[in-house]
Amino acid sequence: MILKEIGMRIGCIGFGNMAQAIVQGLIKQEKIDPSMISVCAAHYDRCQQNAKKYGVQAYESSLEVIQNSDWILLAVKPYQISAVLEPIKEELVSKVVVSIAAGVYFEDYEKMLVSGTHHISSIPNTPVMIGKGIFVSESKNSLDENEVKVFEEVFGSLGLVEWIETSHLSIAGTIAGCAPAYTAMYLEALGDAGVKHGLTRAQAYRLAAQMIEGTGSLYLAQGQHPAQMKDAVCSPGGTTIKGVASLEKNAFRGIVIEAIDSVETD
Ligand SMILES: NC(=O)C1=CN([C@@H]2O[C@H](COP(=O)(O)OP(=O)(O)OC[C@H]3O[C@@H](n4cnc5c(N)ncnc54)[C@H](O)[C@@H]3O)[C@@H](O)[C@H]2O)C=CC1
Ligand SMILES: O=C(O)[C@@H]1CCC=N1
Repeated sequence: MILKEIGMRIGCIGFGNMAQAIVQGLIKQEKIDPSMISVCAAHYDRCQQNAKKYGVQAYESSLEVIQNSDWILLAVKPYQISAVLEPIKEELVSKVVVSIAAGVYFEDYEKMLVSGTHHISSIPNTPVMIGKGIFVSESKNSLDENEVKVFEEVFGSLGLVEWIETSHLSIAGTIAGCAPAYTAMYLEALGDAGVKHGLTRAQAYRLAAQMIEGTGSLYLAQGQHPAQMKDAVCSPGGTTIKGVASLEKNAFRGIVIEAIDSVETD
């Protein structure tokens, strides 16, 4: 389904890191023509500059974005949602609202939007920009059957659409949405280690990044238990097990779990 063919226009209220990642992904996957995307942000000048990069249309107000769109991507910070919606909620009744704000879910929108508005909460991650992302999507939503199909097809072109019960959205969103930052730190650390031992930085990052992608892909392809994947790399008396022992000594898995806990108990 190409949005151009069904005449679907997308509007972004907020055009920061995440909205740009999604727009970039949709254009790259040739799901939509840039001319069918409208955007607005807090600072019109900056928004215009960013819009130019993708060939999309920048507007000064969210009202203009809504008037020129069928589906609205709500992409401001979670604490701004309520103030942003209040003056425009009547205009959203005939649209489909897709929220990507972490921590703002179905019941919150039922209070903020006009009753009957079609809306869904979904937490994406930055790899959506290259079609390898995730949309952690709330099972409870008010889209009709056809809109759910469109949602899955359009956003599924940017990666995995994973349907999640409301009570587990937070932890799912943390693993999918926050952990790219932790994985980037791991990538950086492997890069530093490579440089320390004589690799160029570019080479070290390339090796580490391909290794991370390959390991994730191998899991998805085979579904082997991660411990088995680890064991398959550790030959008796070999080199890998020495690093495993060092990571265990420094509580590698414990600090990862603690990092996730610190987000979840915020
Ligand atoms: N960055 C990420 O990896 C992820 C972000 N999210 C969610 O995406 C949303 C946006 O996050 P980012 O793009 O990272 O933030 P950001 O700070 O890069 O972008 C926020 C955008 O909102 C705009 N904005 C602020 N006030 C506005 C207003 N009154 N009207 C219109 N636009 C306004 C800003 O100008 C900016 O373009 C957040 O709710 C966040 O929870 C969700 C998952 C991952
Ligand atoms: O931390 C943040 O602001 C966003 C929410 C989910 C991922 N990043």
